[in-house]
Amino acid sequence: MTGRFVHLVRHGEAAGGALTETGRRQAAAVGARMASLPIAALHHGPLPRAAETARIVASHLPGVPVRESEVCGDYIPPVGDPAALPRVFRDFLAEVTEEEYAHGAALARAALATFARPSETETHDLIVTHAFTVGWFLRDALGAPEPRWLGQNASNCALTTILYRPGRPPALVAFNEASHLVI
Ligand SMILES: O=C(O)[C@@H](CO)OP(=O)(O)O
Repeated sequence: MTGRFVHLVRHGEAAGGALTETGRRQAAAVGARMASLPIAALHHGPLPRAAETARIVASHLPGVPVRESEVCGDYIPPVGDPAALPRVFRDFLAEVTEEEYAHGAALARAALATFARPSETETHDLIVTHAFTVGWFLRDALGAPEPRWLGQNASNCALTTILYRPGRPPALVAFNEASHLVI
């Protein structure tokens, strides 16, 4: 099928910033799953839990370029008016500063500008990232209001795939798909 497939993977289970043994196994499992696809490049966020997951995934993808990118990192995507959010999210975001909102919104929009683009040919981009970023791509693909990334919690090393084709809205191929983690 033609189009750009964007495969989003939340990093493996982590504790104290680094992957746990389970997290490393999860990363290996999703790496093995992606090995059958013609991945153009593996992009990952700069934090150690994403970078370590990406290193393990990359070991299953010989020849695939690996690129660290801030837009694939962990940040607060746009929430609209924070005061209008449900109480549970207002409380969760209570400590977020104006600067953090602005920085996160810029990165979130840059992430979509970079990856959420149709392709005339079959292309596969793999992004190792964080829960909020997966939720942000999901809410964009569904045309949901900006704050709807909140609460869409992908599991560690589960796979979310979105297909971008010319002249069509994005198609959600998979969300939080984890069959590769069942061992
Ligand atoms: O801190 C969190 O809850 C999420 C936010 O994206 O990050 P992570 O996927 O790193 O757990």
